[in-house]
Amino acid sequence: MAQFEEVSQKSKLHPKPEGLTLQYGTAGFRTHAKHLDHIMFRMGLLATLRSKKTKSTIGVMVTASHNPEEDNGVKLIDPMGEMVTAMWEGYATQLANVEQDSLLKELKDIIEKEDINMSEPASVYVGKDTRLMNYYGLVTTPQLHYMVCCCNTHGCYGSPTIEGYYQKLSQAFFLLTQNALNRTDDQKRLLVDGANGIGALKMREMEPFLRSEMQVVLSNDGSSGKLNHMCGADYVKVQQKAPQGMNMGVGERCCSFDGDADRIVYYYTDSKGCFHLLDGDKIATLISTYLKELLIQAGLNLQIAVVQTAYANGSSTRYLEDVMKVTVCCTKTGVKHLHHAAQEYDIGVYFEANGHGTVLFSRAAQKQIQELVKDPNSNDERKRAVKLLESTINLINQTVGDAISDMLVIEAVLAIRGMSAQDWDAIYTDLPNRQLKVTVSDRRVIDTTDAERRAVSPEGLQDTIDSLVKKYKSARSFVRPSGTEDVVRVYAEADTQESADSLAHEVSLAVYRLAGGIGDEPKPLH
Ligand SMILES: CC(=O)N[C@H]1[C@@H](OP(=O)(O)O)O[C@H](CO)[C@@H](O)[C@@H]1O
Ligand SMILES: [Mg+2]
Repeated sequence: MAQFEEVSQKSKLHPKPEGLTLQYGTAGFRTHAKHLDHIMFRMGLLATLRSKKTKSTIGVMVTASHNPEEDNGVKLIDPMGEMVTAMWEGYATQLANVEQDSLLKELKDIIEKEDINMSEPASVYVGKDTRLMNYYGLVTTPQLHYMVCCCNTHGCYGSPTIEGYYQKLSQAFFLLTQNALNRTDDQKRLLVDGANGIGALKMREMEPFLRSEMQVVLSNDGSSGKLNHMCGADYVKVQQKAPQGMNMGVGERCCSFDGDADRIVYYYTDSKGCFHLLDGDKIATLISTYLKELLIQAGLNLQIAVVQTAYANGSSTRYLEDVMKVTVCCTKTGVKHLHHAAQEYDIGVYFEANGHGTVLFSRAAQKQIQELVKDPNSNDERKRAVKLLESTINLINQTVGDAISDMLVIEAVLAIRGMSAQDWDAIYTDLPNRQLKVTVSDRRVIDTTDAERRAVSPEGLQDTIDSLVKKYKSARSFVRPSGTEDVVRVYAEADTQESADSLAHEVSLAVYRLAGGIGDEPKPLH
C-alpha cells in the first residue's frame, strides 16, 4: 500500500501532457524529448514490475538512436539481453497513455494479470547515450544489452562491466587476427565516423584494449559537431554518400556508427571518386560466407540461415540463395522480428539493410563447437576452423546488433581472408535502388502481408504497383507504413538508377492518389 501511495505522490511530479498518446514502437518510445518526462517515470515503474515478474535484472536504455539531437527515447531490455516481449510492449503503451488518475489502476491491472509477487526484489540497469549531456553512466545500447545478459547468466556470457565487455571482445579479436599473417599497418587502419555520439566515446575508451592490432582514425567524435547531423550510419545509408568531416583516401576502409552504436555501415571511394556503400546486406553476406566455409572445414553439419527484410537488395538475396546455397528468410522490418526468426536455426545471421544486425548461435551449435575444440583427434585444418568459430562466437554480441562488435568481426574476417574493401564489394553488385517517403493523412490505411512485400489495402494499390513494376527490368517495389515516423515508405529497385528512381516516383504517386496523400503531389526525381 505504501508503495502505491509513493507512486501516486511521485507521479504528480511527472504529469502526462493532456491529449498526448504515444506508442511503444519499433524500438520503444521515441519523440521530442520535451514529451517524455512522464514516459520515463512510467517506464521505470514498468521495468520494476518486469524485474519482479522475471526474477531477473531488466535493462532500461535511454536513447533515440539515429534521430535528431532534440529527440529522445526509452526502451526496455529483457533478461537475456533481448527486446521486451510483445505482451509487455502492449502494457508499456497502455501505461504510457492512461490519464494521471488511472495510473494506479493500470499498474494494479498489470500486477494482477501477470500475477506478480510484489514482495520480490527488483533489479534494473539503466543506461543512456550522450543526449542528456551528462557524462555519467554513459553506454552504447548494445553494451547495456550485454551487461543485462551477463548479469542474468551469472557471468557465463562475460563479466557485467564495461571493462569486461572490452576485455572479452579484444581477447577474441586477438585470437582471430593471429590467423592473419603479415598484416600491414595499412591493413590495420580503419576510419571510423562516431556520429558525434556515444559510439565515439566508447571507441576511444576501447582503443587501449586493442593495442596495436587496430589503428582507428576517429572522426565526428562529438567534440564539436551535432549528434547524427550530416554524419552517422543512417545519413550515409540513406544519402548514399560519405559523412562530413572524414578525410578519406582512395580505397580506404571507412565505417559509420549510428547515434547509439547499434548499427554500422562500411564504405570507400574508388580512384574515380565514386562512393561505394557496404551495407547490412554486404555485411551479412561477408559473415555468412566466412562462417559457412569454417563449418565445412570443421566438418560440422550445422544449418546456417540469413534473415533479411524486404529492404534487402535483390542481388544479395540472389547471391546467397543461388551461389552460396544458404537458406534466406524474410521478416517484417524491426530487429525484434529478425532476431526471433534467426533463433530458429543453428546459426542465424540477421541484418537489416541499414546495418543493424548480429549472428545467433543456438545452444546446441555452441556446445558442438566447444566439444570439437577439445577433440584430440582432429587434424590441423579442422582444429584451426573450430578455434576460429569459437573466437568468432566470443567476438559477437549475440544479444543485439552492436556497431563495435560487428566492426571487429568484419575487420577480423577481412584480415583472415586477406580481403580489401574492394574485394568485399566485388562479391556481388547491388541493384540500383531508391527509398522515398510519402505523407498521407492516416498511414494505417495501408495494410501489408508477405513480410510487408505486398499491400492488401487500400484496394487497387497492389495491382497498380504490380503493373508499374512490369514496365522495368529486374524491378521490385513495395510500400509500407513506417513504424517510427508518420510517413509511408516506398522502396524500388531496378537494373539502372534512372529506372529505380522513376519506378519509386510512380509508386509514390500511386500511394499519394490511392492512400490519401496530403501536401504537394510527389515530384519526379530528375
Ligand atoms: C527502412 C528502415 O531503415 N527502417 C528502420 C526504421 O523503421 P521504420 O518502421 O521503417 O520507420 O527504424 C527502425 C528502428 O530503428 C529500424 O529497425 C528499421 O530498419
Ligand atoms: Mg540505433
